[in-house]
Amino acid sequence: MTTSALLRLDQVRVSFPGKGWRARPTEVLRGIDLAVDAGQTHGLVGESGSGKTTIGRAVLGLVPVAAGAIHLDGAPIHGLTPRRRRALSRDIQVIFQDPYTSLNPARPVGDTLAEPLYGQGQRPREARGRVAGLLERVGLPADAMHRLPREFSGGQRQRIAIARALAIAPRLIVCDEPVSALDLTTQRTVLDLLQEIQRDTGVAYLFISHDLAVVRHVSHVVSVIRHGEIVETGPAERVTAEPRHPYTRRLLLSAPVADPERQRLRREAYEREFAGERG
Ligand SMILES: Nc1ncnc2c1ncn2[C@@H]1O[C@H](COP(=O)(O)OP(=O)(O)OP(=O)(O)O)[C@@H](O)[C@H]1O
Repeated sequence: MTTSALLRLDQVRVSFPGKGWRARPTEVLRGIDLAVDAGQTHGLVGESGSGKTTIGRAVLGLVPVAAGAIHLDGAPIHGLTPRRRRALSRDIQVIFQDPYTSLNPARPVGDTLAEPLYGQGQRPREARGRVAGLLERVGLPADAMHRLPREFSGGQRQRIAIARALAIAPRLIVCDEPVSALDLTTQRTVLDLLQEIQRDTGVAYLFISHDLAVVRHVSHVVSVIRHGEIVETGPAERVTAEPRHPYTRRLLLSAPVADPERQRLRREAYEREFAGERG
């Protein structure tokens, strides 16, 4: 772990209240250390329920951190006031798993993409030009801005979600299972697009997935999480070719499948909260 990391988590702990009046809180993250370097992809892999999404939500300021610290470029980003958190959302964006529900179905794509630009004080003409440029960047025609999300395929919608995340040039994007809902060929093209964008813009990704094959494809560094603890971190090639921890070896053999119901609940929670933050 380098000291100059763009994003850094040190001994981060997160607990959720237990169910029932006598239940004890459950510790979901149990001392997470993790660093994402500028312009790099840090893949986070683990089975369903291991705590991957909770790490993403902690980075986005959506869950309270009970202990430890999260820094972006050396500045603490946990426990911020809502105003400072909104300022932070310019630097950190998120791409969700499900392209079918992460876009507002009633709004033309151009309006969705322009919203964060208006938030930055851009004028309509300027914002329209930027939206056309974003659409071109993700491989969609400029007239896509006039159409509704339902007129696009899953892969195209994920491109729109990527364009939205890029709109205000963030430094870090939390990608939470961004290709899990797509077929294999479309997965590949969307992953290639994310990598191209990284090469062009220097954006960093915290890339969350249950699928080690996907994580290996895009990541520079991989961390393996189990029961709220990182069991192994290292260069993607080393971790996947010569896993040191027995759990990583098991993950490589078992290729776990994400639970669709949990994925849906997680996505809804994210959208609710992050939309609130952005609004
Ligand atoms: N708001 C919450 N309240 C209570 N428990 C929660 C909450 N959010 C998550 N959990 C619990 O925290 C644990 C980790 O959940 P998390 O969603 O981070 O796992 P994950 O690795 O992303 O799994 P998946 O890939 O299935 O989404 C789970 O046991 C989950 O039930």
